[in-house]
Amino acid sequence: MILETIIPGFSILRQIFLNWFRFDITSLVAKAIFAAIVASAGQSIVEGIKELLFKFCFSSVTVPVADRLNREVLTWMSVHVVEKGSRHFAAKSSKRHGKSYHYQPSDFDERTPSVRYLPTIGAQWFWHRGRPFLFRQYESTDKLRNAGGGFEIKISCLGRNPEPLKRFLEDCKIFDDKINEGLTMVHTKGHHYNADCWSEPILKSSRPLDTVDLDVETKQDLVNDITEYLHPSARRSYGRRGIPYRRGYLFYGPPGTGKTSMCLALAGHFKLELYTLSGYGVRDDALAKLFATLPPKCIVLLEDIDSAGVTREHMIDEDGEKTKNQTRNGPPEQPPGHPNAQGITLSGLLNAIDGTTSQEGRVLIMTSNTPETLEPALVRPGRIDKQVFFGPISKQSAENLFVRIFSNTGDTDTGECSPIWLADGGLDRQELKDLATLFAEKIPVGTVTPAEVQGFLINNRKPRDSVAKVESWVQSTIEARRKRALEIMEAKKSERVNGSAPPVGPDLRSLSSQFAFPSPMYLLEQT
Ligand SMILES: Nc1ncnc2c1ncn2[C@@H]1O[C@H](COP(=O)(O)OP(=O)(O)OP(=O)(O)O)[C@@H](O)[C@H]1O
Repeated sequence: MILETIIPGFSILRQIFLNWFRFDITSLVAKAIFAAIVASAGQSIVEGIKELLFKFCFSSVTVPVADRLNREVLTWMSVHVVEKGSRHFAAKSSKRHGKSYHYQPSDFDERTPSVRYLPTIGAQWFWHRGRPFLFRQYESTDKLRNAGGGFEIKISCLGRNPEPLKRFLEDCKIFDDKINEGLTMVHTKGHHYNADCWSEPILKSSRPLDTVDLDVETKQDLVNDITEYLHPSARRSYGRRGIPYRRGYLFYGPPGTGKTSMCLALAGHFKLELYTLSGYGVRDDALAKLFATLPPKCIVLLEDIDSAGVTREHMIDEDGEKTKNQTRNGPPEQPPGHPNAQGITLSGLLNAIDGTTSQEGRVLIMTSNTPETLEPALVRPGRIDKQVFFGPISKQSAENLFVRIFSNTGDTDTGECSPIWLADGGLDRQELKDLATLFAEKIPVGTVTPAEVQGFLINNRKPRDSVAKVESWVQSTIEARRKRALEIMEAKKSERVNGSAPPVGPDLRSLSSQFAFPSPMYLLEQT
């Protein structure tokens, strides 16, 4: 009867065995079931005792997926345990995936293999400072925090004192800082399970601040300002005065004048991770989540904020009618279904920047080519505390750039200049300086950007030749720009005639007045 309940159809089976083999299977099946019950209960009891013993004799720490410490532990494990002789491990191609914990400075040397070895899922014992530790990696159940992928880590050590665990984590951090010296971590927008999240960091060589040319006082002022803001006591003093602990900067100027380079250099100088957004194919809720998941100290770069397509949703016109998605700046409205069709709105952006869920402690930098087209609300004090202008190359910057590009130091391990720059047979320091002064004098103020000069020097490679050709190059660059501006102007004019021009166009007059560059819109206004 009981067996019939456990195994439906048992009585029929029993009858078949009785008729065919004259054998009653009841006692055999009952014994088998009893043995299975005892075995499974025994396993649970053993597991329970093991768990209890583990809890009693070991200390443990869990490192969440999205935390920087997670990568630091993996890096330590990779170098100290896996690469020293693990038999079971995961291998990843560091260069292809660009994940930070696979990178090491040697990765930049093309001769070294680009494969990194990492601990695999599961448990692994290792020794640290004379103690046994257990490393375990498993899939996180918190799907929201695990949006960027990866595994949760649990480290345990023998003994009820958690101090060795803390020391281990501290050592992982110190080790990671050491191998990442001279590198800056840059995060961009990534995707995981269809959700927007910050990508795993890509490591970039830190750019020294003195390789970004900017007016000396402006640069010093900017660096001082950020230094004061990042001072350990600053957070508390902001709090005591009831001021949100945030600082925002607007870097503006024409393309190729060093805005992005300065952000990278600042991140390296202050040893902060850089979180950068450009392209803006995100919705308000995703942007808010990205800002909410920033670490407490970092630099956030919103590149080309004027092209973010920020819309003012449901503006009320004079007749009380709702006019949908009026665009003040950025590209024209996208048709429904376009990936940007439901991009960020102005209120969404403002909310992400300083809403209640937005992280405090970050340095926010927005860059723009056309600052006068930005919404006043976006750049008001409190959101943008300082505006820094990046302009065309100055004489001093041109000189610096020339010396930097042709100087004869440190390209190779032997301290020599790389052969690609030696086409002139090498120059001594004074000769180089004199040539640089000559070169800079031949560039009229306000005509070309640092990026253009850099491109010219790199293409030319020969210092003397560059000096000889620079004047004609500047003229042809100005001429090409003027031609392009006239073409755009003609196109705009015909758009106006056909009635397809946007109602409000970017007003570049203020920038044009600071440059010899003729801005297309400026020329258009003049006609
Ligand atoms: N002020 C500068 N000092 C040193 N290098 C510069 C400077 N400006 C531009 N460059 C060089 O020009 C290239 C482009 O610079 P960068 O991307 O920083 O310009 P940008 O102002 O951010 O341009 P965009 O507005 O198009 O984003 C880089 O390789 C950088 O090294």
